[in-house]
Formats: sequence, C-alpha cells, structure tokens
Amino acid sequence: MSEIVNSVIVPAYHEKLNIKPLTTRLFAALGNEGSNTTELIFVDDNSRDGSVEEVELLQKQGYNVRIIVRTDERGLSSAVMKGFYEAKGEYLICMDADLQHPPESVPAMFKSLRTHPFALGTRYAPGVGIDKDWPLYRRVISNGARMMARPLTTASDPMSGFFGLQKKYLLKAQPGDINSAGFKIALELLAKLPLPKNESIGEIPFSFGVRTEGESKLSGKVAVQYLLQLKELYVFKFGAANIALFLFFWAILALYALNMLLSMLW
Ligand SMILES: Nc1nc2c(ncn2[C@@H]2O[C@H](COP(=O)(O)OP(=O)(O)O[C@H]3O[C@H](CO)[C@@H](O)[C@H](O)[C@@H]3O)[C@@H](O)[C@H]2O)c(=O)[nH]1
Ligand SMILES: [Mg+2]
Repeated sequence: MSEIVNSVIVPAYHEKLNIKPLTTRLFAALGNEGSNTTELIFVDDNSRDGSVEEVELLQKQGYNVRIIVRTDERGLSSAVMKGFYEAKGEYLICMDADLQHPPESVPAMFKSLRTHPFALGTRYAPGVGIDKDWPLYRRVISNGARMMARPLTTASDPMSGFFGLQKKYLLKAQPGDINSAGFKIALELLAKLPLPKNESIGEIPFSFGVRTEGESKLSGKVAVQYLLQLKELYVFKFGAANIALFLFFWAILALYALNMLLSMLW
C-alpha cells in the first residue's frame, strides 16, 4: 500500500445522506494515483443517524475512508482540528460534507498545497457568482463580515470552509493558540499560524453549491461567535492597546450596513 500524503477532513453532523456521494465523487476526482495516497476522514459529533454504518459500507468497497465519532465535544471548528491532528497526510484539506464544496476541486487544492503553505477555496474570483441568488440581507452580512476580517488576512475569502494547509505549519502553532470555537477555522489559522509572509496563500476559485440533503447548522449563535472571534484575533494581532482599531472597523461596518439599507429603501 502507498504512503498516505494527502488527508481530506470533513466535519459532519447529521450528514448520513451526503457521505456516500461525497466519498465516491472525491475518489473519482482523485483518480487511481491520487486515491492511493489520500485518506478521507469524517469527524462526526455522535449524530447516530447511520453515518458510521455508511462509512463502514464504503470501507468494504475499498475506499480509504474512516469516521471519528466524538461524544465529548461538539462544534465545527474543533471537529476540523481533531481531524487535522489525527490525519496521516502532510497535506490537509478541510471541506464540508454537504457537497457545497465540489469534490472535483480537491485535486487542484492539493496541487496548490505543494507550492503554498495554505490553500483557500474562494468564492470571490472572476467568473464565480457567489451570492447572486442570495437575498440582500445575506449579502450585506456576508460582505460586512468579510470586510471586518480584512486587517487580519489578505485572503479573498477568509470565511470559506473549503481550505487546506501543510501540516508542518499547524504543528508550529503554540498549543492553546488556536481557538476552535465557532465556524471560521480558516480565518483563525490564517491569522494565527506563522505562515511565511509572501506567496503563502494559494487561491482556488469554486462555486458554492446548494445543499440538497440535510440542513445547515448555521445559526444566530454563529454570528455572535464570529464577532467574539474577531475581537480575539484583533487583540492577538494588534495587541489590546489597539482595540481602538477594532472599534474603528466596527464603525466602518455600521456605515456600510446603513448605506446598503438606505439603497434598499430608496
Ligand atoms: N462534527 C461537526 N460538524 C459540524 C458541526 N456543525 C456543522 N458541521 C458540519 O460542518 C459543515 C458545514 O456546516 P453547514 O451547516 O452546512 O454550514 P453552512 O451554513 O453551509 O456554512 C458553510 O459555509 C460558510 C460560508 O458561507 C462557511 O463560512 C462555513 O464554515 C461552512 O463551510 C457540514 O459538513 C456540517 O455537517 C458540528 O457541531 N460538529
Ligand atoms: Mg452547508
């Protein structure tokens, strides 16, 4: 058996119906050679919906897939971190279970990781219509949230849940540095890992698909967690003394939201 160099980590909560299509599409996209050196790991938070049995069936069919079931913890980001640390590969990719991230883009992400410490699936690139079907309020929130992360990273889509990195950079972070509360683990890693300054992020455009099975776990709580995460990252990056800067960006966001609201009314 070939050595595993690539690992795909998929946080999953109540995703039984998506496990098989994701697995088969992913390994088909990787082809024979890629499949021999890639493992797929689902990190499930005790969904008890038959996900485990589904993975066992796929294992019997010869797919290099396994599922880690956590019973002591819940949450997207911490599930991703668990998978990253358990992974055998040097090149790690995180993607959602619900096929909103196209498995067919994974080979390009791994390719990018050969020359970049971090690879980001981006929905903000020419030709990618990220939010054309979104209601205005969702676009306002999304753009506002993205703008607030600007001072932390140059990445075009730090909110993306489709990203990858070389494991050696993950291991360079101090234990306890990475806060794995919330949904935005890519932003956390981009802001905190000691990535080399130039050319460190490879960006791969992708179209954010529509979930057809299961439900989104995004809730109001996620928005609050994001704001708390931003506050922590600003302090991490600029120091507590520069919290004024944080307030400054808040003010910009408020103005931006007001502007969007006014343009909606008139
Ligand atoms: N293990 C585990 N997995 C979870 C949990 N919550 C969510 N997940 C898994 O995380 C993935 C994303 O969850 P969704 O509920 O589908 O999130 P979304 O609203 O589509 O958000 C996605 O897109 C956003 C961009 O708009 C991203 O910012 C976000 O990170 C995510 O990728 C799915 O595979 C889902 O099963 C959890 O508590 N535990
Ligand atoms: Mg989703």
